[in-house]
Amino acid sequence: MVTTTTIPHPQNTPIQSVLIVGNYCHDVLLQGGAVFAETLGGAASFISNVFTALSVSFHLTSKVGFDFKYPVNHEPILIPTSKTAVFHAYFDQGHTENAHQDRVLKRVEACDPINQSDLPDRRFGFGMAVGVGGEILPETLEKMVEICDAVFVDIQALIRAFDKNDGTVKLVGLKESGFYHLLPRVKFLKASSEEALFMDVEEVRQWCCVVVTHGKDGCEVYWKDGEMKIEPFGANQVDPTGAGDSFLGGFVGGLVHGLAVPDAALVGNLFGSLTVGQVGLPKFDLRLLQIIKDEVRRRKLHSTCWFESGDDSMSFTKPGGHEEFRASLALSKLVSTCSVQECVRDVPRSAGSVEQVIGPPCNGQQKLLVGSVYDEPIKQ
Ligand SMILES: Nc1ncnc2c1ncn2[C@@H]1O[C@H](COP(=O)(O)OP(=O)(O)OP(=O)(O)O)[C@@H](O)[C@H]1O
Ligand SMILES: O[C@H]1[C@H](O)[C@@H](O)[C@H](O)[C@@H](O)[C@H]1O
Repeated sequence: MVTTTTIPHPQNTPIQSVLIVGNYCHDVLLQGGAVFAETLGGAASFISNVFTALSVSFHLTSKVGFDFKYPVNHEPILIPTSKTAVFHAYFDQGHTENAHQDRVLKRVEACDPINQSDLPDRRFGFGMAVGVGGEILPETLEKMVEICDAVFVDIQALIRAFDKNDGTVKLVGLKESGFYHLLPRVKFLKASSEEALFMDVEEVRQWCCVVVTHGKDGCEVYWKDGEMKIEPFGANQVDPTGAGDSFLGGFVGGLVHGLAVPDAALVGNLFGSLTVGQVGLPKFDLRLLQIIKDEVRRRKLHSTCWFESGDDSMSFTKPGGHEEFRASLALSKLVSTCSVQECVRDVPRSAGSVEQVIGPPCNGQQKLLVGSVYDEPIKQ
């Protein structure tokens, strides 16, 4: 039987507002010529899922078309004359041309771009430019750097080009992307190891911090005067989709909570590893999240984020206890195997309250859920 209660959420008081800009999309995953999953996609959906889990408040600017088929907490802008962006991901074609590629992506439908006028008319501490289908324009990013104190950019929003005939995603050099001149006004640029080949890391790190993710090997952070590797967490990968997005959600979420860069990157690695263990948008174990949030609270170094004060001298140094923090996050993963009789869905309904929905056991297949209502398409 399913029971529903509304409970106050004192620990989940929103702590700082982030602007997320990027379209939701429909993802179709294919292998061996057959569809094996259809899910909600788009970096914006993976990041907002992680933010909800970490109790980070955010504003989302995202566009979808009339055919958008997933229920979401943060309503996108509906464009009645457009279709929702759709990506087909072919998992058995990935290694042929490029050893760094784990799949071939095709954008088979595009949605409208996000214009300056679609962005809210107020300031934010953090902005995230996280497009997937070319929807972020140079002028959009320009307005973001004007209204946000610190802008984080996923390079995939800048360097993707789409084959005219079948929509195959190709990457262009960052210099040729039309966004290069804005980099000195960006705080962090995140790229996967495949995407990093399309930029000159040595040049870009002079202007903004660069984070390169390396799949199961964790990530590397480059800034003007140094670089460091951040250790990964183990995972049984079943679907890599969204790992980079969840990484960015965990990373920025950690920074919003006042962590130094190396600790925040660990939180990013943790959410990346949790994402590859599930197909599509991940569901997080309630107890796991509680442990993560407790550990993050204990690690918080600053009462406000470090770059709000303009002092980043300490922020790139691994703070004392970094290894212990990593060990406690790694331990927290042990609780995520579902062995209880009932599964709890923790669904945010309005600011300051969540609705907990207790349902039948998930037999270890489905992780205990927090903060995601994205997993079931609306029945037509
Ligand atoms: N197999 C794995 N095991 C453990 N952690 C992983 C694994 N794959 C990814 N991660 C974590 O997720 C982060 C991002 O992964 P990755 O580098 O594959 O990003 P990506 O290629 O942008 O992903 P995607 O495009 O699928 O969203 C990594 O830095 C790592 O922390
Ligand atoms: O949902 C996915 C995800 O957001 C990936 O990061 C992106 O590369 C894909 O284009 C998208 O379909």
